[in-house]
Amino acid sequence: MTAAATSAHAPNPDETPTATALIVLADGTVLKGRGLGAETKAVGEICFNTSMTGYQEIMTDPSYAGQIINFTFPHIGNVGANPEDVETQMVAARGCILNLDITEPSNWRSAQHFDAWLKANNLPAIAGIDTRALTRRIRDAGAPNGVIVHQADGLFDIPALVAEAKAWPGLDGMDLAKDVTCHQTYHWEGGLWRIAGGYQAAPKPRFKVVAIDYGAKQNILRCLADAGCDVTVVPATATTDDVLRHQPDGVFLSNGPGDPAATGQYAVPVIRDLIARDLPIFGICLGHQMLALALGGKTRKMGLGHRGANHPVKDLETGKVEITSQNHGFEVMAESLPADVAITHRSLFDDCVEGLAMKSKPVFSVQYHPEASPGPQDSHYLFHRFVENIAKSKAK
Ligand SMILES: NC(=O)CC[C@H](N)C(=O)O
Repeated sequence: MTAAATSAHAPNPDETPTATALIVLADGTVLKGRGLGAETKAVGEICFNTSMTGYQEIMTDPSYAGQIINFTFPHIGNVGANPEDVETQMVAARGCILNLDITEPSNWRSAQHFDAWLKANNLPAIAGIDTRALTRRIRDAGAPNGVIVHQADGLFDIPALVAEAKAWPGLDGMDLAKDVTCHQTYHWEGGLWRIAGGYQAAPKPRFKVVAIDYGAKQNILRCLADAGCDVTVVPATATTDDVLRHQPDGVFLSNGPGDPAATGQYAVPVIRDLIARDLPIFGICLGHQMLALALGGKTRKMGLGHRGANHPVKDLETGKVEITSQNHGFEVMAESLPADVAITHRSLFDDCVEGLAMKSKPVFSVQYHPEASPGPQDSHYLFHRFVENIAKSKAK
C-alpha cells in the first residue's frame, strides 16, 4: 500500500526522516506522515469526503462521530477557522487525514489557523498521506477501521496500534446519537447567515416544530427557523409524550451518527407513534433512515458511502436534478419499503434511495443534507415544503 499510495505530488512519507503521525488500519497497513493538530490518538472508521470547501463545518457535523475524515481536496485550511462556521460546539469527528500540510489562511473571516483550531479541539491530524490512494482503497474494499496517532517523538508501538484498530467494533450496530444529542430540551434561536450582517434573526414564526436531536447540525435548525418554524429541540431519547407536551404542529427528525438500526431501538417506536397521530414529519439523513424503519423498511451499511458537496440527486416527481451535500454511510433498501411509501429522490451516482414520502400522510424525508453547510443550496425548498405541509394540515 505504501509504495502504491505515494504519488509524484504527495511527499513520500518514507522519505520523512521521522514520521510524527501514523494511520494504522485493522489489517496491519501503516501509513506514515507528519503530525498536525493535537498530539493524541483516536480510533474510528476512516471515510472520505470530496468537498472542496467547508472543512470546519464537516469536522463539526455530529454525524461524523466515530469517524476519521480523509479529505480528498488537498488545500485544507485555506480559509482558516472562525467561531461561526461550526455545526455544533462539541466536535464529534475523531481526526482528519490530509495530503498537504495545512494551507495558510487567507480569508476576511479567518480568526484562527486551522492547526490551532484542531489543537484547541484536541483533534489529531496527519499530513503527507496520498489521500486519493486511500480513497481508492475505501472504494474498492469498504471503509476500514483504523487509528490516527500524532506523537512528536515518533516512537510508535505499532503492534499495539494494530490491536487497537482491530478491537474497535466498527459503526455497524453502533448507536452514537446518545453521545452527541443535547441532554436538555431547549428553544432554538436564530436564522441563516448572510454576507451582509452575518447571522440573521429568524423571521416571525408561523408554526411550532419539535426537532428530535440525534446529532443535529445547527444549519438545519437555522433553515427551519428561517422557513417560519418556532423550533424546540428535544433529546434523542425523548418519548412520544415529551414531544407532544410542546403541542407541535410538525416534527423534524435530525441527522446523526452511527447505525440507524441501533439508534432506532428507542427512536423508531416514538416516530411510529407520531406518524399515527397524523403530524407532518420531515426527516434528514439519520432521521430519514429511521423514518424508513418506522414505516417498516430496512437499512444497510454502504460500501464507501456518500460524502461530498456535489452529489447529483434526481427529484423523481419533477425530473429536476439537485446538486446536494451528503454525508451518509448507511442507506434505505428500496425493496424493503411498503406500498404506502413512494421513493421521491434517487442518487445519480449509484441509484441509492435519496428521498421518500408517504402517499397517505404529510410525512417525507431525504437522505442528503438540504441545509448544505457546506454545499449548494439547491435543496432549501424542502424546508418550505415541510412548512406548506404543516399549513395544509392545520387548514383541514
Ligand atoms: N448525516 C447523517 O445523518 C448520517 C446518517 C448515518 N449515520 C449514516 O452514516 O448513514
